[in-house]
Amino acid sequence: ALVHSPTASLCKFVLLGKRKMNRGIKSGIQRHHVRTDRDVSKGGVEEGDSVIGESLSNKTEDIAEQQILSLSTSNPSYESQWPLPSATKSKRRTRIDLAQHSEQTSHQGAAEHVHFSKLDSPLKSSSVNPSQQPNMSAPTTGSMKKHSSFPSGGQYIPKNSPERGGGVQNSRDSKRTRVNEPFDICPFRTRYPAVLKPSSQDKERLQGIQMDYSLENGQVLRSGMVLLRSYIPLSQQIDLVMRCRELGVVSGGFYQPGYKDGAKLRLHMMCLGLDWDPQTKKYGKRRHYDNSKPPNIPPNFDYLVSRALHDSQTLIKQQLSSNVEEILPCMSPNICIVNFYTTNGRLGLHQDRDESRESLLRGLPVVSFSLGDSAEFLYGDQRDVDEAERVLLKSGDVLIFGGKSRHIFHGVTSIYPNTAPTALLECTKLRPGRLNLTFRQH
Ligand SMILES: O=C(O)CCC(=O)C(=O)O
Ligand SMILES: [Fe+2]
Repeated sequence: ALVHSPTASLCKFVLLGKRKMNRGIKSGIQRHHVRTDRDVSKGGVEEGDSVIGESLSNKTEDIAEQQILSLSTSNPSYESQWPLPSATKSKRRTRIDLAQHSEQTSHQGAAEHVHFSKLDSPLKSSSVNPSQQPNMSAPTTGSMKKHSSFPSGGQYIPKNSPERGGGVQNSRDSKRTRVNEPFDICPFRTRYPAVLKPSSQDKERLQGIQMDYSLENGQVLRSGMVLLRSYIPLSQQIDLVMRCRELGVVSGGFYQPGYKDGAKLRLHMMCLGLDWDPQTKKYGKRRHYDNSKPPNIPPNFDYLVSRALHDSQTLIKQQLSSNVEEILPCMSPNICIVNFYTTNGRLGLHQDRDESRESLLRGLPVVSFSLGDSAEFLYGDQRDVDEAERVLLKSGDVLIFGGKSRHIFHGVTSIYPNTAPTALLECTKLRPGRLNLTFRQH
């Protein structure tokens, strides 16, 4: 039945489209892209991807070298141009700090958007070697000992659960919550959409996968902040969801980040490239909870990022004649944080400021992909929900904030149920909710 449905024939283009898109790397966009060893290393990368990555690496080395040179001679007044807000000098407030603060003070507004429940472990108890967890600060509580009787990938929260209403879950409730299974964003999907030989009609559709983005759909929201609506074609959305599912469903994949006291954020998270520890707010080469290397960022994710940055710069150039690199610099991501919000997921207003000092000073952008259900996204200069601007982020939208907007406060106030594209759901069996990928250069 799958093969005959229109959605199914789209499903089978996912990988084909990806290959085609990777070939597109040879186009003009390349000059903005700096590849690193990470891109071409073997681990966690599909065979096809790594071959393409390797063939590209030589060509891009020169470009990388040029970029590094231009960086080292970059304007020394950058710091005064993009000063770090004074918070850095005292306590650094990041998304987690702010969420915690909101919860503790029960401040109206920000607090409304953050909900906590008991800490969940990203680890399968069976696969954990305690000697490999020197920094295991996140997965605390007794959850490691518990074994689930739920089928893999469940984690549905019953309607009458305290988790639905927000607030901190007590220990009795947590005993009822399944804790050790990796979180499956596509619990009813059993395998990757098949890649079949395309018919001639299919080939025509493949043309649609090429990224001829009409800049009319793009909007400069403020200096350095661009929204590219409907940027990611459906075939690529399917691919992104399936890859995230594949990477996140294994031991050490998606988990619910939290605090030492057992409270946790209202989303599931997975890191690619580098690990980000929500408790220490530090990036590391190994995951803080199991000491494993996080999976690489798949090269086609990378490609989408550089393409989106390139198109955003073109959009900015259409409106301004000044040096676009100063307004929205390019970057080559080495960290991708993947968040999954169930339909009651939230993220309080916060700044992203755990990247390196140089990255922050240069205003290297955060590039964010939205997939699945739509979300209300807030942003502004202060941590003030009432003052914040609001924008609806739909599946396939790309939001970029760099340059002068790199330090904006931002957050997700609500996820709108049943708003994901039907074809995406049919192909991927993505559970209700929203998948968000944010790319940064540490
Ligand atoms: O989900 C989003 O759109 C925002 C995610 C975010 O701000 C973050 O991961 O830091
Ligand atoms: Fe953020």
